Amino acid sequence: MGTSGFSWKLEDHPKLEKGKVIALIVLDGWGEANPDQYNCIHVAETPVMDSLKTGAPDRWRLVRAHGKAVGLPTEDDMGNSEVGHNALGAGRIYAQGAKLVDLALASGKIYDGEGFNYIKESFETGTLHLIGLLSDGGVHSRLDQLQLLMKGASERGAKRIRVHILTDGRDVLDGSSVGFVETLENDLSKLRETGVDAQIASGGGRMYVTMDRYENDWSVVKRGWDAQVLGEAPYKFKSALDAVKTLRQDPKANDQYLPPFVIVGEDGKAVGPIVDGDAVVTVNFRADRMTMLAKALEYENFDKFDRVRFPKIRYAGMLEYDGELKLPKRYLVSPPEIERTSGEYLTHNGVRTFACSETVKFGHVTFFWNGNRSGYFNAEMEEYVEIPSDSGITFNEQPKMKALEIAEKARDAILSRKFHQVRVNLPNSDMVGHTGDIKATVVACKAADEAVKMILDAIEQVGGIYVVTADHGNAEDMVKRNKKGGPLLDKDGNIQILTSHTLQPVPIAIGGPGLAPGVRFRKDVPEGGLANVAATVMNLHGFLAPSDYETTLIEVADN
Ligand SMILES: O=C(O)[C@@H](CO)OP(=O)(O)O
Ligand SMILES: [Mn+2]
Ligand SMILES: [Mn+2]
Repeated sequence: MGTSGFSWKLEDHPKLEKGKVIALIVLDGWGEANPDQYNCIHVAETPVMDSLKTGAPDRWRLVRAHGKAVGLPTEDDMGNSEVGHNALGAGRIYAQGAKLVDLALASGKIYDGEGFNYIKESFETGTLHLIGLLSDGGVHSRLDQLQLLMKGASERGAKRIRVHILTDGRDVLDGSSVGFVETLENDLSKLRETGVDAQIASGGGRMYVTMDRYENDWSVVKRGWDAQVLGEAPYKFKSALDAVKTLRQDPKANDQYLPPFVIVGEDGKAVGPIVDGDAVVTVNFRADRMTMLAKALEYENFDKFDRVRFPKIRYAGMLEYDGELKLPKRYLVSPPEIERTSGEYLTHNGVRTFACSETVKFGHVTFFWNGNRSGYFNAEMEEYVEIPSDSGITFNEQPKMKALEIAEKARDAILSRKFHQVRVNLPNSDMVGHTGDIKATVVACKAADEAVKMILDAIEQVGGIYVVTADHGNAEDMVKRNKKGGPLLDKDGNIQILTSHTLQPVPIAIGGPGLAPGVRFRKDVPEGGLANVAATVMNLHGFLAPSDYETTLIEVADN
């Protein structure tokens, strides 16, 4: 499209009216799978979601939420919130973080870029620190990318490398940290054979060390800082393998929450604190759980915790984590440029929007939804409300989370009639699903269903429309499966709990008294995915989507 003729004005939908109140509900981590005892959505009492499925077959369907449908490298990549909400809001499929990094590494372009050339200046006299999630989950980072980067950097002059690992257990099986550390140790020892001084320097579980998000709990980042930068932690080990194995012996231990540790040498001193003159790369491609650390590493003025020491380093992110804040200033791979999102269009076309979730998912319905952009498009047309999440607990302790509070805010926004779109994310099925606690996840799914009910009741009162969907699967499958689909057992005969997202499709349901008769899902978009939702919602607001958007899922039958 030429920029000269560009206009934000959307064409009118030939059949659908403007001005309806639309509730747009995203159930986080709510996929569709065979009903069995490990499908918490099936086990839970979810009368509202059930009735949407069975009550109006023309107005309920499944959409794809993983792999290529959301811009990920392969069909084996499970969906996640970032790519899911990007697709929902942008209405088009963008090559996403993981894929962009793959391409840059494969072509070698990553090493020609400004970011790499900047950190390279430290290689002669300083250490290269690589900080990130250690797994092949592919949601925030990938082991193979770390391996390629270590190799590439050492071939280009890095003489001293320190890796600061964050164990996963959330996007991969709990307990898999041991294997990943073994693999990494093996790579590092090969690098040492080539004369590079390469070691793991520190570690900790991702949910307890470093990878907090949306400023929920800065103490998480501080624990990481102390280990990575200051070389201080409650646990000291000679080797990372020893660390992970020993810390996992605590019966309550799991990979997501391992306490911070540092690796020390024979002299008892930390082998890899970050000091003046060093280079640092945060190797996660995904933004939400790296932004806080990026701020701590980059901001001169910083008051979130006492950094004690603020080393003068050359720092780059794997990607840019926040385009609006320009954070970090340097990065190895350029982010997808997501422009002209549905939110921006609708704002230009008079659609007033309210968006709400609790802290852990607030950025999902705002920042990710809006193409990785912070803030309002037009503060007079939009209101975003964040409900503080519980902090310092794992969510199986409070599986209802803030679902009710989110629903109340949405209800009030709907009844106020001030907004045309009321958009929420209900986090329960995802956040509790990640804990692997099946009982609690059942409670979580029920709570989300009750929240949906409250919002649909409000839509009923104002004669509005609802769109209920999800961003990817999670709670609908809580076990690792064998090829036949049965649960996989570990060597002690226990089922292997699946804490991660899944490859399952997600439901989308439309309805409400404001929905014009005759509106139904088309039959000719069988491969429809999350990116088709934006055009659908634009139609329901009375507009046609821009021509380069993925096609709408609905049609209006004449009757
Ligand atoms: O918690 C997270 O960071 C991811 C899983 O790694 O979940 P989601 O994509 O649903 O935010
Ligand atoms: Mn999600
Ligand atoms: Mn999740």
